[in-house]
Amino acid sequence: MAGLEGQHLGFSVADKALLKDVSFSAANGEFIGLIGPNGAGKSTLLKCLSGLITPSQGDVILNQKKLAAWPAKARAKTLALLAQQEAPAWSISAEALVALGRLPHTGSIDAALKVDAALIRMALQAADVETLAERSVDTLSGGELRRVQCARLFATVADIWLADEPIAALDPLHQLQIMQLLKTKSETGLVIAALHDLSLAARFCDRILLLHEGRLVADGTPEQVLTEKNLADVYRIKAQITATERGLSIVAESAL
Ligand SMILES: Nc1ncnc2c1ncn2[C@@H]1O[C@H](COP(=O)(O)OP(=O)(O)OP(=O)(O)O)[C@@H](O)[C@H]1O
Repeated sequence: MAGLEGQHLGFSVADKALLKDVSFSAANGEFIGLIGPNGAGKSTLLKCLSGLITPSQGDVILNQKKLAAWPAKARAKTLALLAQQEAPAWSISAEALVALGRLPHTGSIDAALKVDAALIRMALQAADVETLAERSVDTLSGGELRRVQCARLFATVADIWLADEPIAALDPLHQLQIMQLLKTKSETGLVIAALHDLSLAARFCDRILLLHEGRLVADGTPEQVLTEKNLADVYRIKAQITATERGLSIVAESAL
């Protein structure tokens, strides 16, 4: 059973602490929304959890073993990160970018395109970018590129997906589609996604982690975490929170 744990995680740059004593544990079957205002530390936490950066304090535990002790390839097969900013470094096709998600398994894009063609096609379909497969990624719109990057994440088929603002650039239809896909993934795996849309987080996620100034200040169900008080204290907004049959609807009414 896949599981990911943060034990007293801290991360500092120079003298500035970006993460402070963050602890939680998560397992297969959970779709966790990681929320908090700009600069709260969401991306920093996801980078620590994925091994992209090494925490200054504490440990990340992946499947009962310290993340640092995992061989890189085995780790990449188990856990995949969709980073917040993934500007394509060179002109490759959308299909080749998705094939990058198979690198831990195949070792090269060309091999992935041959061996994993069906899987790559499925990932492109899931993100509704199949018609863009041949396009060079540097010609795509912001939302199209993000969906291709989501397809790369899907193609990894890793047990654990960490996604940093997967839907921020997407139109409402594709936001719903990608959130549903992440939800479906979490039925057998673990998904942690940094999100700014609080209503979609409330509707799709089972659990919410609220970060504020580098600290984990709330961890619970959407109803437990997305309260008027928490939104006032952390986001400095007066929010109208309405219970609907599809979960909480949250509207930022005014600044406090
Ligand atoms: N290398 C760095 N040097 C100095 N400060 C940094 C560095 N990296 C991140 N920070 C700061 O750390 C804080 C947390 O950044 P982080 O990207 O984790 O926030 P976030 O919650 O993901 O924000 P957003 O919602 O805006 O994406 C921010 O104030 C950011 O400016």
